[in-house]
Amino acid sequence: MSDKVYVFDTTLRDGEQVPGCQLSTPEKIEIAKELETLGVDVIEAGFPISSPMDFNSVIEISKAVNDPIICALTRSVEKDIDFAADALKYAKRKRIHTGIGSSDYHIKYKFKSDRERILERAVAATKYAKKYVEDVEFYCEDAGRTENEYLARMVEAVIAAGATVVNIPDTTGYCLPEEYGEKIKFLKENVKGIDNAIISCHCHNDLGLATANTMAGVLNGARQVEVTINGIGERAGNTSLEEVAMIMKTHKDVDLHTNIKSQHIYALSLLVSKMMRMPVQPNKAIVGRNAFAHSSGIHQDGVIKHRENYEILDPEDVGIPQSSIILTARSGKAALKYHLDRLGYELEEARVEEVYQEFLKMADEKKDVTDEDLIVLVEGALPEGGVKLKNVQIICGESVFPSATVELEVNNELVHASATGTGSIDAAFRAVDEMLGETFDMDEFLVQSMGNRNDDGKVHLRVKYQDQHYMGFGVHQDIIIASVKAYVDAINKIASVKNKAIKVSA
Ligand SMILES: CC(=O)SCCNC(=O)CCNC(=O)[C@H](O)C(C)(C)COP(=O)(O)OP(=O)(O)OC[C@H]1O[C@@H](n2cnc3c(N)ncnc32)[C@H](O)[C@@H]1OP(=O)(O)O
Ligand SMILES: CC(C)C(=O)C(=O)O
Ligand SMILES: [Mg+2]
Repeated sequence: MSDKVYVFDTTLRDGEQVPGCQLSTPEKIEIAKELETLGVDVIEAGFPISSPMDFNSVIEISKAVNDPIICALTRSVEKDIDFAADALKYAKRKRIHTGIGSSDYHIKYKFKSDRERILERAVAATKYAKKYVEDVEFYCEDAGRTENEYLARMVEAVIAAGATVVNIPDTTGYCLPEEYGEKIKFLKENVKGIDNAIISCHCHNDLGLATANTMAGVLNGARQVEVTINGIGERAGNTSLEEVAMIMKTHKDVDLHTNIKSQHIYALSLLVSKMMRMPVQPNKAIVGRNAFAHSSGIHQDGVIKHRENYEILDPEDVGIPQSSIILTARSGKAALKYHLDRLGYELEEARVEEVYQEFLKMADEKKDVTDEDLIVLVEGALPEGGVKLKNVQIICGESVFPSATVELEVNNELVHASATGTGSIDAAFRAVDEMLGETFDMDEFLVQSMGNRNDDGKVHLRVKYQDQHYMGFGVHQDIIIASVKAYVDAINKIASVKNKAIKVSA
């Protein structure tokens, strides 16, 4: 039987320390419930003394969640611990997470103190928290830069004072994996009573090593990982939950497991990204837009023949319906045929070759080739139902109603409509909706500038239609036009995939 590694999720505490990502109490409750469904063992719900809203969030999460332990963070300060205990009063299972800086940087420059006095404060805080709850986790902040002998003394002292979990944070993301792993091993081998507590890894990603360090920690005896969804957190972020969970699931050889029900990962990643208004980078492991997208011919051919040629994970295992084959100028005929087949075209080899040559010219110019483009390549024109964007005119400013006039070509007929909205993009989308007589729900919208102010802007968005998602992509120097292009692109995909004739509204 493999060893269980406890998953301590701190999306709602360390994750929420990201500027601009603060959540309301109802939003936190929604995420907490999804974390429970995902199977995390501990939810760090907040830092109750920090603000009345955070205090209230911990109370409400405690009421809303049943299985996971609810944890509240404090400094080694009695008042913080009083607040935490009060906020946790409704939790079915509760933990106070207290601690203090242990590195000489923190001791000297933050606390203007010395090692012995800090050790006394650590023990006193642990004992004080123990008066309220049985389960006390102690963090040795900046343990990554703390000398191992002193760290071991602190860990031993807080375990003797009753700590049930000892957290060894690499607060500044400084350690190398080998160094962090050695640190955990050192504690395992040198701390009296270490087996009375669980060692926890809390690693930051300043050098991109958070996941590697966390894994080095568990491989050397730690049995709790402190993680966030999408790896969000202070500065460069924390270790991401999805990465460590999938590493342990994929590498059976490490003989470790978590209780994470991985099929829920993607939905929660989207929820957190949306609520925190924090887009996930496209190449993010496990949950990024491109994590299961193949865009070059050799890879595409390999994946079409046998998915495992280029994928070590099954996308369904993390809740992503399937891998995708993206048509670009680096695609080969296997990828082109795959999409032609999906769209229902059965072409002779010679015709495929012709379409392929035309496709390459288009892909060199357009970067991404859509279903709509393929239909034009094969048929010579858009069939009934296709929409082309012809023109966009915007009025915006401080004291005007944002309004847009959009001209479309629908079934070879030019039509236009005007609308107002909460902003120029919303106004333009409403104008499109008005012409087509339908509103398309959008649940993702990402604008990227390519570099400097003169460059093209790229827009990726996602529209939900009859329980399916359709991606739209647009590129233009003006981001409003890029957005409308992306919207129209998604609508055309719905038309081609659903065989839905798009008509001008009467
Ligand atoms: C690594 C981490 O992520 S730690 C968690 C980070 N999260 C947060 O800081 C969010 C919540 N924090 C807050 O709301 C506020 O900082 C509070 C309520 C905790 C404190 O607010 P203030 O009393 O105004 O203090 P302020 O934030 O200016 O400074 C922090 C104080 O805490 C002290 N402190 C910092 N960490 C600890 C600790 N673990 N134990 C004891 N004291 C600590 C600092 O030395 C400083 O006190 P000093 O001015 O006497 O030296
Ligand atoms: C409060 C502690 C656990 C922390 O977030 C850190 O040290 O990074
Ligand atoms: Mg942290």
